Amino acid sequence: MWMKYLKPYRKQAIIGFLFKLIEAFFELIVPIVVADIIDYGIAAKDQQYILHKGILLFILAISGYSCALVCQYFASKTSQGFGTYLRNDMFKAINAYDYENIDKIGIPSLMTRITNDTNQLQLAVAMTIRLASRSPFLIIGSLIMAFRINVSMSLIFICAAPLLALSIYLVMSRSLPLYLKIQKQLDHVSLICRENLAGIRVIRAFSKQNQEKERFHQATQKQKDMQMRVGKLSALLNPSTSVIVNCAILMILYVGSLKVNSGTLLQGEVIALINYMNQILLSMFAFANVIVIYNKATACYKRVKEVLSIQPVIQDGLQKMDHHEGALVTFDHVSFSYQGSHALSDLSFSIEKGETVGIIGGTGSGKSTLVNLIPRFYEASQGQIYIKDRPIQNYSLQSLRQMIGFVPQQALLFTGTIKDNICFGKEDASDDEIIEALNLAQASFVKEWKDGIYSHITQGGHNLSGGQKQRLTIARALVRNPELLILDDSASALDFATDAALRKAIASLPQTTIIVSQRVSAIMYADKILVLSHGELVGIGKHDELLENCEIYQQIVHSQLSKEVAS
Ligand SMILES: Nc1ncnc2c1ncn2[C@@H]1O[C@H](COP(=O)(O)OP(=O)(O)OP(=O)(O)O)[C@@H](O)[C@H]1O
Repeated sequence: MWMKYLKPYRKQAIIGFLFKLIEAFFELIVPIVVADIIDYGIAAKDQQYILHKGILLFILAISGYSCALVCQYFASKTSQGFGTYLRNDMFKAINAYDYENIDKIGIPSLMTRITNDTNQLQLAVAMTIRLASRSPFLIIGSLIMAFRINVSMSLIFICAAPLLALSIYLVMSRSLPLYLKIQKQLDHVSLICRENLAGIRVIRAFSKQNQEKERFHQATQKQKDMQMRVGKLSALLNPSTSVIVNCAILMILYVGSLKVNSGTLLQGEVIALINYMNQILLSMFAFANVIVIYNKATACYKRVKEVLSIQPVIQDGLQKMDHHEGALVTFDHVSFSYQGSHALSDLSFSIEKGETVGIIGGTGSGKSTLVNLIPRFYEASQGQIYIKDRPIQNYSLQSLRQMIGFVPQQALLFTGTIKDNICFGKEDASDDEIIEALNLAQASFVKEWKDGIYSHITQGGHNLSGGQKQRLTIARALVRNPELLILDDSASALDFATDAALRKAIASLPQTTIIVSQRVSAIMYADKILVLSHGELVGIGKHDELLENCEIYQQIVHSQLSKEVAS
């Protein structure tokens, strides 16, 4: 998977990688030049030699710095490009999800995956270019340089390097699992944060601020404790590696001084060996850092991969919607379950073109589930749905959804103007068409506003009342003049007078309409009423017929309407 997203940036990645190696190469030369200054320049008091070597050091520093900058530039280009490509692909994949896929992972988790997890992978790519090759190169290079300076002195390196690696490994192997736990805990903290911000009104309405503060405090406290544990473990790293490095330096000084006295080693070479020892230590630290980043990235990689690998259950058809007389929607022994949890059983009915159909039933009886099957938000588990006498799967999703004006239960609007939101239903809707849809949806309140249809809607439509939001979502569906209008309990926040006016306006339209409602008054004049109870169709017919022969309908009616209205 990685390679697909890195492929367009292969050149940049290789350039960054090579420049980092060149920089590391310059770094390896520096101790040798310093050694030469001490052994030949200072020893012989040759100022010219010192100046030349000084200039060489300066050039090495500038070149190293330039190489680091070039590497940084290309590493950023690669990692940012990789991240953008990956995020776009994830966004595309999520957009193709059906409702079942979204239910499976959950929206908060999808958000963390597309933001935090991709950032972590982006960081891993940048670090691979910047550090993954540099550190081993410097460690091996320093060992070779020590070997070149003096074979017997390099034995000190050969003993010290594995000890250093071992102490880093011991600390890392204990702290790495904690890093992963911290990552998970961070997810939990952001989940609480998100829930609190989204539900701030509910929390205040129920005076739950103190409980929520406590919940947040507990989550952050747990995270702090884990961070402290990792901190304590990491704190062990410095003393242990310092002891090893300083012992090695002492050995270099002791054995080196003996060799200097016997004339087999120069003073500058001793300094170079000490520098190489320090370089090994720093490179090992950097490498350990890369391993931490890799481990975090591995966890994120799995989560990102899952998002990309999920295949929508609902497959697109090819057929376009055409003109057809007769039944518009037919349910033939349709059943549906949410991941094993049964919601609808064996529904059979049909809706003729131009009919107004009401769906009523208690809470959780399956009304929304039923209407969600028509635009194929979910796929029926058993049975077959026909649209215009053809299996629903034959139609392209675009064509199927284009013929439906769907008003969901939850009135959701987007940031932008009222016009932007209404045009969601029909991209090229003119101002007149928008105003007509608003009038039909009883949303003429917009006309009284200073900016009319250009009035701004804040995020989530928070500057509107529940009823206003509902009417705008109805207008959004009406503007496309759909063949089938589905209103899923979408007038629940309207007062009775507005609700009645809305029903009257919708009844005057020629299209087929499905009205889901808990209110009998909203559906009693429908051509056909479907009564649901526990996912079963327990009654079908007109208001009067159902009053005669459907016990559940009778109960609903008697619990809501006065005797005069019901009879
Ligand atoms: N996304 C989902 N995942 C799992 N179960 C679900 C999901 N949506 C609904 N259900 C379950 O399916 C059943 C039918 O729910 P549905 O929303 O269709 O009922 P409803 O009649 O529209 O209810 P209401 O009038 O309260 O909106 C309920 O038991 C509900 O818990």
